[in-house]
Amino acid sequence: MMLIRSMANELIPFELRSYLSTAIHYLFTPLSANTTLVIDEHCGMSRNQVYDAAEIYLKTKISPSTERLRIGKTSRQKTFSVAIEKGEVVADVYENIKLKWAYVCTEPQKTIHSGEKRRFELSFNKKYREKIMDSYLPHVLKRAKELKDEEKVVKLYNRECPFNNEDGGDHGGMWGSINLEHPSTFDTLALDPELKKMMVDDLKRFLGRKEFYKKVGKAWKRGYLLSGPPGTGKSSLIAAMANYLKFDIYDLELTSIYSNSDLRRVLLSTTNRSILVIEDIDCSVEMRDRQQGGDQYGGPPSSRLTLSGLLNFIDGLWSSCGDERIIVFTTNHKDRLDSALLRPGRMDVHINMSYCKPQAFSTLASNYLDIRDKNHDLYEEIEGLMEITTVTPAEVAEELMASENADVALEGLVNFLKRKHSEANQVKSEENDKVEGGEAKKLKTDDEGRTVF
Ligand SMILES: Nc1ncnc2c1ncn2[C@@H]1O[C@H](COP(=O)(O)OP(=O)(O)OP(=O)(O)O)[C@@H](O)[C@H]1O
Ligand SMILES: [Mg+2]
Repeated sequence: MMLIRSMANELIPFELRSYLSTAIHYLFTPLSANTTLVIDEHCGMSRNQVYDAAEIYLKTKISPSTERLRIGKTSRQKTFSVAIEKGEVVADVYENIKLKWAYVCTEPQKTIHSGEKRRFELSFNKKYREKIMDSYLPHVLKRAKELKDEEKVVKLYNRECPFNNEDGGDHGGMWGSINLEHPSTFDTLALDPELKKMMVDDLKRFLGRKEFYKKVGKAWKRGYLLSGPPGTGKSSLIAAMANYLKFDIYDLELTSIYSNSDLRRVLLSTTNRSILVIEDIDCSVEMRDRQQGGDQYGGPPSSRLTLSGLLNFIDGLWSSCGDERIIVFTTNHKDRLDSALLRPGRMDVHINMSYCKPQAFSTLASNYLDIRDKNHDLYEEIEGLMEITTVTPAEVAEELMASENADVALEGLVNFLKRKHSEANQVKSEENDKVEGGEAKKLKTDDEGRTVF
């Protein structure tokens, strides 16, 4: 026997022997009905998106029978994060197809300087291979993205925040960040319901139009101009937009930008899916005028910043490297703005934030005092007073916060509105007196109390 084997070894070359033994093994092993997809953590040097998505997706598939789980929590997280442990198997069902996910880790080999190798193995009946590749895996990627968005902590980036970002990215060393803790949402925002709906629809449409922007060759961005007196909710609306979209906010102080190259650097260090906010642009215009007066940052005219120049610049930059960008300008004085900025097509949406009217009040009453359906004796009187008084939502909110007792708070609000109304009337009559005693004798007030010429 030994002799035959050694003769065979001598007569049959090694390659052929190896081939024969594999073929014999294949022939005598029963064929598996399953296909297994191996999903490694990395594709070459980059991370494997399918692996990352599977890791998130499988958290929702953990069942009571899963034996070992990994638990963690960082200081930023509000809840525990739970993930499956190596060696565990998790079942899933997709359109009646049974699937099995296994999380496999292999220890690093001592001779090779590499870390633990991790992968998922997805097994299912062979006949569903096409369906799994064409529709189940895209479904896993999509669900994972949704779950990630839900968990995402919205950040506020400001160039004055410390640069030690918690997410580890330094964003070009330009922006520091804190978590956006602003609780404002479209539900809590006191705004005309139609305007609110228009805003939400507009944002939804914007998000869904990737292909459209590509087709027409425009940067995937949208510009909003919010105007209104202080305390009418411009900043609250921006926070509501960020919370709704789960987009980070970059708060840009134009006064801290001294040249186009500075601006380019700052803008290039912002990320996609974000809102760039430039508040109080009427004040920024003053800054520009000061520069033209020749202060230390004036420089040659070509390097000076103008608002429309800034917009052109952003358009150019974002058409080449920006996606899902929103830019918001705010102003207390729309009448003072550069006309180039107000031209149709410059900013996509103009929103005038107005004083608090009865419909907006109902949101505040529900938020602050849990009063719904006008369910309070003083409600009608307040609505009447609001129609004839200019009061901001911020002022109303402050009155409503004065007491947890709805009777006390609303009583306070009624007194406040009456006071405001009579003060306004007094100012108006003083103005009239002044004018009548002076040169402009034609000044009158109309039926609604407005001053007319
Ligand atoms: N429309 C609103 N709905 C709900 N709350 C509001 C609204 N407007 C103002 N508030 C309340 O008033 C506070 C101040 O409002 P906000 O900072 O949004 O005003 P603003 O228009 O940005 O003012 P400014 O022009 O001074 O920046 C908010 O924190 C919020 O509590
Ligand atoms: Mg503001």
